[in-house]
Amino acid sequence: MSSVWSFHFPNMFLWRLGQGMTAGRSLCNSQRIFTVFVQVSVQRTYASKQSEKKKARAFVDWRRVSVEGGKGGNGCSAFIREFGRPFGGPGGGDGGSGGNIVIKANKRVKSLAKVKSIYKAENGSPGRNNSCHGKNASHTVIPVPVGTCIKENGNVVIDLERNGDAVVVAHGGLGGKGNQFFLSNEDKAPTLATAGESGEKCVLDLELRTIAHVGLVGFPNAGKSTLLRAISRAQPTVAAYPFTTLKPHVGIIQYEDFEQVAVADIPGLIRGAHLNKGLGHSFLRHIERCCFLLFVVDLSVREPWTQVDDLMYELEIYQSGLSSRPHAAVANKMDLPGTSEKLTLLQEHVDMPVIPISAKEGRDVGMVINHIRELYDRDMAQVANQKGETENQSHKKTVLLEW
Ligand SMILES: Nc1nc2c(ncn2[C@@H]2O[C@H](COP(=O)(O)OP(=O)(O)OP(=O)(O)O)[C@@H](O)[C@H]2O)c(=O)[nH]1
Ligand SMILES: [Mg+2]
Repeated sequence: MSSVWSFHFPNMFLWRLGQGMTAGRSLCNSQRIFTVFVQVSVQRTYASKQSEKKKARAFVDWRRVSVEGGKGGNGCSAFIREFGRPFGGPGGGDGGSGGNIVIKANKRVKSLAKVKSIYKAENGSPGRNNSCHGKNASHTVIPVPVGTCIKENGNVVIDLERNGDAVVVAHGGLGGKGNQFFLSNEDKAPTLATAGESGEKCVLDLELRTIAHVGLVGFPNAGKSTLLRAISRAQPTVAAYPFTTLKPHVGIIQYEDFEQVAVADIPGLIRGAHLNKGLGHSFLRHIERCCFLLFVVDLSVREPWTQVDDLMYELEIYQSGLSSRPHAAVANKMDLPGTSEKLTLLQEHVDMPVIPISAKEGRDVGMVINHIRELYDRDMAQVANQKGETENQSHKKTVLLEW
């Protein structure tokens, strides 16, 4: 606030000065534009300097929502009474349909913070006399981030994996029928009109799982955020205390052939994370979507290989098979003294490729980038193979059917 006041003062001052000047008006306007520009930039700087804690508070990755489709409008019971048509027959229109509730993935939405806990779609309008049908209600769209998984009673309903993916989670009720609908040879003057149906109702759990090819997994302070900063343009906060990162950050590695690989910096895990120790296991959810994992190990601790064992254990407890995704270890902080011996011991203890680097100095981070590309290409080739196989199989099936 103080910054805003300090920029107002010269503005006022110049305005007074401009009163007595011939060119006062134009000076004043340009000064005002300048002030607005400065205020905006001050606010922007303030926003970018927000603490990780505040950013994390605004980041919500789980929400329970109650959704209800709109009720259909009631049908109308009325008779046409016009000049020259005193008994014009039934003329009650149908009610309009209630609105649906739609959940849609939008790449501009970054968290579930703005998702409300209750949604009720609009009701359809009732039918009217003179055969007027009620208006259908418009649908209610809930924008969610790409990567949102929708669950009902613990079962996955749908995964919104791409921008624009949408699903109707609660249909609106149909409108009721007006009495003109019931006109028949047997009944020329029906008075019956039906009420609109109620909309569907359900309670859903929305879970956001970060979509990235690579997940940086490691103990707090291992240097995951420093590594992400070194290999991409992402700017997660780095500090010398544990649990600096409180929400996942995604950075993109740009390769020379324009291929892009997304890397996620996951908040630090510790032994017992599955028992809700540290930041708990809620962030393990974000690892589920990663195709391969990089275990970032701090070589400055006494027995760094225990970190790898603990991380593998936590992943396996959370979801069996998670620890057997393609992985490698990144031995960080190689610039510190006494780390070369620990690196040899680490290589002996673990059964995976180990890449020694110093993320802080940017030493050998290129090796990490290359290794990520290798894993990525291997994964792509595998996916292409699987696709080819399924296409072959479907071709075989069609051939069999023709035969
Ligand atoms: N000497 C040295 N220090 C490093 C290196 N990489 C990271 N650090 C330091 O280690 C500390 C923690 O780094 P971060 O990148 O915040 O660690 P993190 O794994 O993201 O930690 P959390 O967010 O708490 O999980 C910071 O003080 C870094 O400067 C390195 O290669 N060498
Ligand atoms: Mg961090």
